[in-house]
Amino acid sequence: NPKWKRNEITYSIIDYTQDMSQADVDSALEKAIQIWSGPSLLKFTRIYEGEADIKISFVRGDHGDNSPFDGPNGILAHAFQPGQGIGGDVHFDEDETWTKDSRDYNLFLVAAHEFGHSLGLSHSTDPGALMFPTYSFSEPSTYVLPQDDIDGIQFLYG
Ligand SMILES: CC(C)C[C@H](C(=O)NO)C(=O)N[C@@H](CC(=O)O)C(=O)NCc1ccccc1
Ligand SMILES: [Ca+2]
Ligand SMILES: [Zn+2]
Ligand SMILES: [Zn+2]
Repeated sequence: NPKWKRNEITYSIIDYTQDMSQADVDSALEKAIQIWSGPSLLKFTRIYEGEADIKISFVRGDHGDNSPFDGPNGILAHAFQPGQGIGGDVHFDEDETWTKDSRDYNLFLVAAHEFGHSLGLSHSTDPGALMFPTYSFSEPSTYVLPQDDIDGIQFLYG
């Protein structure tokens, strides 16, 4: 799997969903990315201008990267593996309802999964892993990164 060549990674939020307040989106995304810095040497910094490594946006349908979204449900988001340009970027399907609670779909949880891809992780076969292919709700306030994901990120950046 490709990985970032440095441990300082930048991210920027290009646009927002209407489903949540900007403050709630900011904190869900910040919490989701910081969960990966705990067990690794990675440092994440949000930047407000210039070219970030991980550019985050909310888009729907065909949005110009040959991976069109599919309306409500189904595909919720996708992320590109580490690299230049679109590498590392995260796109959320704007046709979903994004929430900060247990209603489908919790932005923090989906973002945490997507950032795993942005850092170079693939899907896991461990049903308890964050990188398992399908979404399931866990309470964000008490969420801790599962061991399988800790192993994965430490293998890449430990
Ligand atoms: C083939 C890819 C593009 C499917 C896509 C995904 O894995 N993105 O990272 C996705 O949206 N998967 C759905 C599940 C599906 O389409 O079958 C999902 O729930 N992804 C978000 C997720 C997965 C596990 C934990 C938390 C969030
Ligand atoms: Ca969708
Ligand atoms: Zn896309
Ligand atoms: Zn995924």
